[in-house]
Amino acid sequence: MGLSSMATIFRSIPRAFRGYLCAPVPLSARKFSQLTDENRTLAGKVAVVTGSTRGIGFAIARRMARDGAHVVISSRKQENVKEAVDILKEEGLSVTGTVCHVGKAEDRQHLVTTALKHSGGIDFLVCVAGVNPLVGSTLAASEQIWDKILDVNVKSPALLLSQVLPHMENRGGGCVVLVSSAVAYLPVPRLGVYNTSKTALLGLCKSLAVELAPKGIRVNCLAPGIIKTDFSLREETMPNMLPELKKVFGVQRLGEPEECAGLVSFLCSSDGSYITGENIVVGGFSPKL
Ligand SMILES: NC(=O)C1=CN([C@@H]2O[C@H](COP(=O)(O)OP(=O)(O)OC[C@H]3O[C@@H](n4cnc5c(N)ncnc54)[C@H](OP(=O)(O)O)[C@@H]3O)[C@@H](O)[C@H]2O)C=CC1
Ligand SMILES: CC1=C(/C=C/C(C)=C/C=C/C(C)=C/C=O)C(C)(C)CCC1
Repeated sequence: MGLSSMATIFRSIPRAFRGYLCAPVPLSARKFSQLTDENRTLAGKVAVVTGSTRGIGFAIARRMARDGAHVVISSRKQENVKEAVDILKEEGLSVTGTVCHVGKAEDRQHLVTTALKHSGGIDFLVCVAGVNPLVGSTLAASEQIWDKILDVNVKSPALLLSQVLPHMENRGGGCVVLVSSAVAYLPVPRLGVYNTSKTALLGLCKSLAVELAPKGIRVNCLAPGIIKTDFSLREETMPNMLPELKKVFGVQRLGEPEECAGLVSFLCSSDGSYITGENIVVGGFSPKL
């Protein structure tokens, strides 16, 4: 079933029951809460989310909007931006969208300008966009591969944040969430360049947290385990590792994108107001002390 027809069905369900009915499994086996935050803990806030037209980014954008934020959706392809924005608007959520390839400086600037034009400020930045164009030997990786992975996964969150920073300062503070991976802690063979980029993000989170604490800006990092998305289900860029995870850690299933979203909303809310510099795994197992 297409996303648009799912949205049509969703709209036909009374608002009060939507949270229960949109879970794809019986209530007794529900894996995550899809309930809208009744207190709308992010009300009046503006969130910019990169890589948010599908997968983990889309789930985060939807959750933050349900929790009351105005959310600026973005990704590389205009048709994906339009589809995601249409779906969320049909759900009655406050969203706008624009194209932003996070590796391109002019796109990043355009994203910031769009957010300011539509919303007047930026409170939260969630950097989800990430790539893995290589499964293979780390030492056989070309310089082009290294540049692409490091540009998109590591440099772009820092560069985008530098463009957003003055606007967060104008608001008197803010919250940033980076998206790393469990592979940052547990290197997966043949994903060496990607593993390295995700480990770098843990350090980026720590450094930015201390650098920005005096400005009232908190920086935390989500490190997902294997989450069911196009990215993880594409065998040529992400081999199937569930059998290994099952054997070693007892992991019974892959995660759902929505299982990453509540944490991000929590970190950005006032409930997370004393949490910064944390790298948090959402993976059905814990690869770190
Ligand atoms: N799924 C998993 O198991 C795990 C994922 N992660 C991380 O989570 C993040 C999201 O992954 P996931 O949701 O699975 O991926 P998906 O492939 O499902 O979605 C990726 C999203 O990012 C956008 N995107 C891709 N490249 C860029 C770019 N250069 N600039 C801006 N947007 C981009 C895509 O849209 P478009 O094509 O229009 O650009 C799409 O909206 C990544 O950083 C990934 O490393 C971490 C651990 C596990
Ligand atoms: C258990 C186990 C492994 C762990 C696999 C993991 C932890 C995969 C995670 C992948 C993710 C999160 C990808 C997306 O970013 C290895 C290293 C294959 C070796 C054999 C045993």
